[in-house]
Amino acid sequence: MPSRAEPAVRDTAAVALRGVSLAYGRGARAVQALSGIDASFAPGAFVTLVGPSGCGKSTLLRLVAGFAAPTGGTVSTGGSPVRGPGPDRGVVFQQPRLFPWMSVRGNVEFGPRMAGLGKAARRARADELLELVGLGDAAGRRPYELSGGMQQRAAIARALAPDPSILLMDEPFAALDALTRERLQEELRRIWQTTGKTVLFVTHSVDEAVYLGTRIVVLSKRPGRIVLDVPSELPHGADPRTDPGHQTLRETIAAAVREAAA
Ligand SMILES: Nc1ncnc2c1ncn2[C@@H]1O[C@H](COP(=O)(O)OP(=O)(O)OP(=O)(O)O)[C@@H](O)[C@H]1O
Repeated sequence: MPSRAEPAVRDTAAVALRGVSLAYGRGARAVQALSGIDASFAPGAFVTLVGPSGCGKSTLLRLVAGFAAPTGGTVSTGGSPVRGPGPDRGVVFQQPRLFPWMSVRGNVEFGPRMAGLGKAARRARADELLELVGLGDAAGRRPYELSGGMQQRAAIARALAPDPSILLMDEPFAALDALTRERLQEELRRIWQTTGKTVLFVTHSVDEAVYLGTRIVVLSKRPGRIVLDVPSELPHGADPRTDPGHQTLRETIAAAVREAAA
């Protein structure tokens, strides 16, 4: 008999977390990493996750990536429950993790190749992305011939290659020197504006969280809970590094992180 129930209303959030908790291990030795996380992020948002060390930022990202399953609650992307990694989500780690035996272009082509994209199409895609991340001239080089910042650009291009709608970034600039880091932050903002991806970005740095985020989420110390979740609206054309509203926001976030760590 056909169901008379109303069709389920599709969750239009890019990422939705409903009552999410995660414990590593079981019994007396279980480590409760996250507890009662509720949030949903709109398509195109740039969400920065900040909080004290060990509060579960990476764990949260791993749940959205599908590398781990929550022990409570649900995680969904684009209205569908996350059941594992998928091409709708690209991941960038702190270390670039490029294949050393492949050229930069080969690394970027890898995902599309696995997805069965033809040679000409995947090459065109790789070259377009390498241009986007400013590595147009380095396509034929091996990862070990690149600086750390260039390697991380290549990792971003590789993550974008399957055209995911969501980009998950786990402290991608933490291992870089200050100048390279600043440059890549600017580049990432430009890439985000150009591509319209939803970005979830984990960082230890309040400055980075405020500079990049259109929404800033602060987690408490373990078990991680959301203690602050604020939008960050920048007046058109303003520079977040000098905008007075952002200075105030930076102080608010820094205070929340200090309190969360106490
Ligand atoms: N595989 C694991 N087994 C047991 N405990 C784990 C495991 N992975 C992480 N943890 C613990 O879960 C908690 C959250 O870890 P997670 O790496 O998500 O935190 P984080 O906020 O990203 O930390 P950091 O800022 O230091 O990178 C920590 O207490 C950590 O020790």
